[in-house]
Amino acid sequence: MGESVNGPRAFSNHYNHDHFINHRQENHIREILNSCDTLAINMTKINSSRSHFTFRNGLVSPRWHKTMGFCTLIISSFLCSLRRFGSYIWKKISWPVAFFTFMLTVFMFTLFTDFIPFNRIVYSKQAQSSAVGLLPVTSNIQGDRSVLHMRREVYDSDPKITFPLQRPPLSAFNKSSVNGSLQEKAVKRFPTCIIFGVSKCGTKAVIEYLKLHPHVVAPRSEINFFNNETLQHQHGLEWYIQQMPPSFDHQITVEKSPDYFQNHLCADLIRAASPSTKLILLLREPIERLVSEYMQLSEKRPGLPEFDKWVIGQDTGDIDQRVPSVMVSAYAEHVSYWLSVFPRPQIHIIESQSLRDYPLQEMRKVERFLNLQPFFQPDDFYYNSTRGFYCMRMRFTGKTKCLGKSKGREHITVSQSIMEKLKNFYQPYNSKLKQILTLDFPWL
Ligand SMILES: Nc1ncnc2c1ncn2[C@@H]1O[C@H](COP(=O)(O)OS(=O)(=O)O)[C@@H](OP(=O)(O)O)[C@H]1O
Repeated sequence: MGESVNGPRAFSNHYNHDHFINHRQENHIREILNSCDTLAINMTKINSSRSHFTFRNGLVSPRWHKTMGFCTLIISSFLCSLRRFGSYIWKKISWPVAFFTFMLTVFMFTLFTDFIPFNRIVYSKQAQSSAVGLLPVTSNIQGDRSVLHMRREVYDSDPKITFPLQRPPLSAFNKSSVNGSLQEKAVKRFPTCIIFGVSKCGTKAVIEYLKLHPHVVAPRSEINFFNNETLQHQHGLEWYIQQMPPSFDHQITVEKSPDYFQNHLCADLIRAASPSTKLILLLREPIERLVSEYMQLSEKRPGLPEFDKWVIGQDTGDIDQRVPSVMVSAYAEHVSYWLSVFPRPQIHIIESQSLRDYPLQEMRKVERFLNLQPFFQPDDFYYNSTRGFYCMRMRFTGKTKCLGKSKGREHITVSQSIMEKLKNFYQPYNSKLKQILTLDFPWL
């Protein structure tokens, strides 16, 4: 967790609103901010305020600098457009000069936007009453214009909602380093962890929950690279890495492509690309998973046969093993292959229903598996009774987020006879799975 908030480098100066009406004090504030590791913030709303600092993701920037940058950008764009529409003065200036002016302004804008990174953001809703010092900065909390107050000593009084952040090196936000060498920058990396399956078991929930953690970055959608030969041959591994969002050294990249699970070659390809890749696997009661996949397919393909006809081979009258979705739920077949490629400790397994019922506990286990700083707290999740599962609450903004409508579809009722056939079909696979994993899920 790093140093104590009340340690020598915590923000400890006393300020109030009036001090900051005067912009000349800003340099002084910036000096203080630069010299401290911890920024304590009170989230209490205040109706009107002057906005001197913007705050996001552990960074604080003097707001008026940014505004100035924007202004110059707008003015130069205006001048360039004058040139475009034939103003007398600008007619005398060549396009390269106009372009150069524009680029110079863009460059100046980047200079003005100098962020101050913080090691730890201490975040509290109850801080105001005991606030030692206040420094107004703005943020959109719960869609409203609100004020963040920087102060110290919040941590001890309200540790439950403390938000620890690792201080990214200052160099990461500058153009040149002190010793003149190249600086650490956010770069795109091969994932530290891949959620490789199983589809319809809650993989989206896990990656969305993980993205709440400030030390995790993940691409917006599934990449499906290792199960796509065309992508591999045409673009190669470099392309795959390019699909990842940039990350700093203190962050990890996580990718989710649940269809890797039943494509055994993916295991070998991932191992060849990076043998230390950590893997997360979600498993759900096999028939429930199958029905969930059926619901998704029937929405996408209107001509899909009824469930009974879909799972039963018309020629045999038995469960049709030629239906790929049926065999995806035969987990043991696939798990045994992945375990022949990766050592067991490198694969973390989550039981789907447990994730649904106890997201906090499951995400804390994931955190430990990925060696992440403890972050998840009860307030990060809330039960949405309409959706039937837990949704997320963003700690910085207070905004809530649920998974899309494709999650939580109503399932069809499977007839008794088909249910029996499916249970008998999956029973040997489940027994084998229990043996391989030495785990005991309720449905094993
Ligand atoms: N914690 C939590 N939150 C939300 N949803 C949860 C959760 N755990 C499991 N599920 C159920 O997982 C089903 C979707 O799984 P995936 O996200 O893996 O689907 S996909 O493969 O990405 O399409 C989807 O199942 P169905 O509702 O039966 O379709 C979700 O309801």
